[in-house]
Amino acid sequence: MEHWGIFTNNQTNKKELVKKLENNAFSNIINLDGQKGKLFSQLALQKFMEEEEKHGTKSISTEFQALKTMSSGEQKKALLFQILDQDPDYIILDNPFDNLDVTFQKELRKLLTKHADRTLFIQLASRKADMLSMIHNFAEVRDGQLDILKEIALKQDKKQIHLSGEIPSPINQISFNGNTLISFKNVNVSYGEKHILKDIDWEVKSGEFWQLIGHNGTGKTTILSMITGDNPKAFGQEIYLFGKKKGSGESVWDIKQKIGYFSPSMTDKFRGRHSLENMLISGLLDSIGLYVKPTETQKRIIKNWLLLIHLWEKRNIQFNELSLGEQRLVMTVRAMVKHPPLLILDEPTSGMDDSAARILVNLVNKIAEETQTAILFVSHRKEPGLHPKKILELTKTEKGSLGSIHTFKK
Ligand SMILES: Nc1ncnc2c1ncn2[C@@H]1O[C@H](COP(=O)(O)OP(=O)(O)OP(=O)(O)O)[C@@H](O)[C@H]1O
Repeated sequence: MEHWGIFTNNQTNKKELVKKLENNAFSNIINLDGQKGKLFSQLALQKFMEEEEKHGTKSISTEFQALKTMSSGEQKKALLFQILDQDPDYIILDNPFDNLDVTFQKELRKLLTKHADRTLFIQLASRKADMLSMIHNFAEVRDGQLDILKEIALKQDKKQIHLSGEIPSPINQISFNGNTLISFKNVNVSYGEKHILKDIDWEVKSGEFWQLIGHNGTGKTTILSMITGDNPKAFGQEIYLFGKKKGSGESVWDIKQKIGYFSPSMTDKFRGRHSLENMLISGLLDSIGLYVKPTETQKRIIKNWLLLIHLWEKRNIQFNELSLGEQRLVMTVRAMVKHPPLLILDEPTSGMDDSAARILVNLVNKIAEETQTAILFVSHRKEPGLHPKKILELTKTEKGSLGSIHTFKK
């Protein structure tokens, strides 16, 4: 089989690329005429979830669990097994390793190798290190066309990108009682007979830099939702946020204004026509659009942030015209502009190419070094160059995931 690897970057329009491949628009390079194909991607999962919701069907959901309640890794596994079961002629693998833990990444490589002599793979990859070993033909997307690559360097490019200057100071410091932002005491979560979290004891203090890791389905998102949202599982448990017991009458607003939060799915909220500068200014005002005239101080702060991330020149460009990497960088800055006591970044680098991920990691390290904001970075990848000082690792057991804490000395 002549498998193909296609390098995409953050400017690539994936939907269009997939459509063109399926319509055999690149038949001079990859001929898929008359072949039955399947798409293994986040886009495909989204479609299945919408269909299941609309028509009450169960194309991927099992009798035990609905697709939408599965963790992101579990959803990808379920889609993979459904696709392999149908034995298609070809599979388009769109960043197949995103959202998968290290163990399942290995399993996925093995599974695909087993199918490699009867199924054609077209892998779309934004990270060079991800390319499957059975792929020996490579192309990249340029101006909507495929260009064959004669040679590729499969090693990661280690070039450093420097951010210019210091993290801009906040207008006001957001205060709260004490020095402990999050405190979990003996927290347990179960869905019926299924145990998710077991006796979690955990404290996050001002200025600490944490990474939350754990295999797929160990409960990372569950923990986040107990901090940021109204997960009913949080009530009645010993969870303290910013010095107050969760469920003791604190307002959602009170908690939200102390947390800066970014997860890639949020980028969809900003479909409107906002300039980059206004989008960041609106972050200072807790609104999506900009409805009041900004002050000179607000403008100056945002200018400094934009200079720091090298996007000042693009300040008047619409947010949705930026590359995916630039959008993520801007959303991270937006979550941070007010210097909230706690900054939560939920898989911020998923789907990003190497160089864009590196800038984001540099920015996060810099925030950790120069500010009093505590950071909680959730990611499957050991992100090269990220320097958390503490890790909370969730490990699955029959009785639910246990948490262990690792501390790094400077
Ligand atoms: N409503 C529900 N009913 C049954 N199980 C649920 C429900 N909601 C979540 N779960 C289960 O809880 C477990 C933890 O899910 P969670 O999303 O917190 O994991 P995660 O560590 O974030 O995983 P991933 O790395 O795959 O994103 C999963 O096994 C998931 O299937």
